[in-house]
Amino acid sequence: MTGDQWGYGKEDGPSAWHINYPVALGNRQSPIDIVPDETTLDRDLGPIFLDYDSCTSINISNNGHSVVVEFVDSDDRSMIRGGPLDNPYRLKQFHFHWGEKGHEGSEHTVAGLGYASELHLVHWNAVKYRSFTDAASAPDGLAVLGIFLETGDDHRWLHLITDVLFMVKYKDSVTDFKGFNPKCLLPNRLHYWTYLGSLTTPPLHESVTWILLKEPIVVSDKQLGMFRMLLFNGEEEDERKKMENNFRPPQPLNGREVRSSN
Ligand SMILES: CC#CCOc1ccc(CNS(N)(=O)=O)cc1
Ligand SMILES: [Zn+2]
Repeated sequence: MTGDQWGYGKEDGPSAWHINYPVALGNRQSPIDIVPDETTLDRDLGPIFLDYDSCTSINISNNGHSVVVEFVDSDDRSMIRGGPLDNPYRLKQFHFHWGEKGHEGSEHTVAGLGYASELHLVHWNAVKYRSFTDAASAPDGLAVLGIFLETGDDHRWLHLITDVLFMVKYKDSVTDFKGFNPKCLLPNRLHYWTYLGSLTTPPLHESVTWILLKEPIVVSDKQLGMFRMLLFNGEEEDERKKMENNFRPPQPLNGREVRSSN
């Protein structure tokens, strides 16, 4: 298993990542199980602000691990600020993690329970660091906003993404995706939990301030099923591996504090 040859299977999955990425055994790894009764209500935690500009989305792609929407990150048009963050952070990309059936698929769990999926909006600290890559290996370099997805009615805007998934069925496929504002994927209330953790995929850098919204968004089984038509493999490969269960299980808390906004 070298370079980007990690996955979610038996041989190359989360339990083997530590071989090429020893930080997998570090003390601030993500995701974690959030136990609401054991979180600390911090009245000094202010609200988060999401100022996204629909002109910054670029494309949507299949990177062999998830489906990713990339954004222009050469300016401050799409930002997250406030909450636990000392600086505003620039939106770089968002992607999803999901399962094969409704009760699991998220990465973070709440009191031991998983959601069907989890959306991650990845931002980097462009005040302190010159590039995403530099920020990604710094302890205060990244801020990832996590949003849980539960199944129920159709989500009125998710079809903008599911309608184009057929264009990125195979690993390394990419297509234009302009004019999309991820604000349409937010729940009504922005109450959150926050803690210091890591990327949940290799390189697993311990550089993430996690901000997890308490309120899930609702999407239909049918919409979520569209994600499962994606494949882990490239078009040229013989084996067809459905992209599903692309989530890392919860990691040791190691005494970390999880704070609650309210
Ligand atoms: C350094 C580096 C790099 C590659 O960039 C990323 C971006 C997002 C992710 C996904 N991590 S997660 N699931 O914690 O948001 C991993 C690597
Ligand atoms: Zn993620």
